[in-house]
Amino acid sequence: MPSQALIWIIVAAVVVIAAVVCLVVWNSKKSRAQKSQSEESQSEKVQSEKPRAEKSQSKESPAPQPSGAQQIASQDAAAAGSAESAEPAIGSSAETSAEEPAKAAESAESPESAESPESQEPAATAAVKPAESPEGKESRLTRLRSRLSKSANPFGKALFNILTKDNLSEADWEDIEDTLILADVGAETSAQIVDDLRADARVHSNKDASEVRATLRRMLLEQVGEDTDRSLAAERADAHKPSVIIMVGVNGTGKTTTAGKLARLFVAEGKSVVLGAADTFRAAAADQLETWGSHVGVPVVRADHDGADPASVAFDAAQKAVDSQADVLIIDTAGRLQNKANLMDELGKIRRVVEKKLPVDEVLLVLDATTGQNGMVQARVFSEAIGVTGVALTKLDGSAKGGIVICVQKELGVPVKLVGLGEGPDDLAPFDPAGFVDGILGD
Ligand SMILES: Nc1nc2c(ncn2[C@@H]2O[C@H](COP(=O)(O)OP(=O)(O)OP(=O)(O)O)[C@@H](O)[C@H]2O)c(=O)[nH]1
Repeated sequence: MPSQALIWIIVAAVVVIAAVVCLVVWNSKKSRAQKSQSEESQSEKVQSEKPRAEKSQSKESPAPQPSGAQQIASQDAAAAGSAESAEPAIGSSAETSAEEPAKAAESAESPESAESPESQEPAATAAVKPAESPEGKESRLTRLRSRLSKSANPFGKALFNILTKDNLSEADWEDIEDTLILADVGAETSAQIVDDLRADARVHSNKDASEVRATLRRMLLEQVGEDTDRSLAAERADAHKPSVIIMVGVNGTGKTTTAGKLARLFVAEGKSVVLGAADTFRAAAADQLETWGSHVGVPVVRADHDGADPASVAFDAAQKAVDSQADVLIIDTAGRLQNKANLMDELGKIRRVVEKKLPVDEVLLVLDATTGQNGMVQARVFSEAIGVTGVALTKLDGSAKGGIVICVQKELGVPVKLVGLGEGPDDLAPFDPAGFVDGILGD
């Protein structure tokens, strides 16, 4: 059976060859697998070492602090930071730069933390401007007195020049009267002053300039009213708290400006003030008042829409003054009313509504000195509509008609309490008769 044996030998050889091939293939696969494993672990090692190198580089030279979108982008870096956190820090600045992205990522993730009061605090503090400290009363008076003497109010000086002539003719006396009328002293009062001067022996017999000046000064002081009580109700010892002042007058006379300046005057005296913007006719008036208030830390109550009821704003302002226990409430009003009946209605309503909360101590009529006798007509209308307790005479700096002080007091029977002598925030002063007369007589 040699052929059968041959077959068995061939089968055995094939089996052996197949086994050898299998062994070789398995061995090569195994070695390839081991190789790729080792390559993988090698690349992993390289990969893990790379950020570490980068990190350590960043610690040595701190990166600029991330902000906004950069902070959000830094979340990834922060998330990968847990393994690195175990690494020793290199200096405190490195610590900061390593920690900040994480903090930034935290704040970027959480809207609450982004808007937390703590994060807002520095901005809020930066926004609060220190309140201005307005000029005190004495310093204002000195400054305003000198301004008055330099201003265009020379009628006292003109009178003095005529009176010191050697022989006064009839024409001279007429000049004196004209000078007084042109200065808005008023016809009746001018005639009376001329009569008094003519009757004064010192003007005729004695031509000593200083004596003539003294006589003229005394006479003008008498007309202005040296001893008149010009204090504001809010300044009196028995003043209500809050003491209410309503500002009235024709538009453009300076009501809003004077309300703002007056608030400063009270703040300078250490008083707390609330301003009420009841001029709802002109929206910008409330903005204007708010600007005045913001400079000295005085709250302003205003309407939430244009054309609101002025009386309702006045009521809210009175409520605010009561709630905040303010010393003074100043209410600004509009002056644009077609007729006296409307004016009476509006001002009367403001007054009535405020009086539900507080007594009204003062109604200040704001008069523009440059309008002269025209202003007087309007003054009478306001006086009849609401009843005024005093006058704030504005723009005396631009007027050659200082005589209006004498005229307005005689016509309305109330004193000039305040004078405005410029557009500057502290260019408002209590009216001082001696300073005024010295100012108009010049040096
Ligand atoms: N030169 C000078 N200007 C003044 C004085 N007081 C006010 N003014 C100016 O007069 C202008 C009118 O002032 P406002 O306070 O707006 O007048 P208002 O009476 O409130 O006007 P309405 O709100 O329209 O009724 C502004 O330009 C002020 O700066 C002053 O004493 N001297």
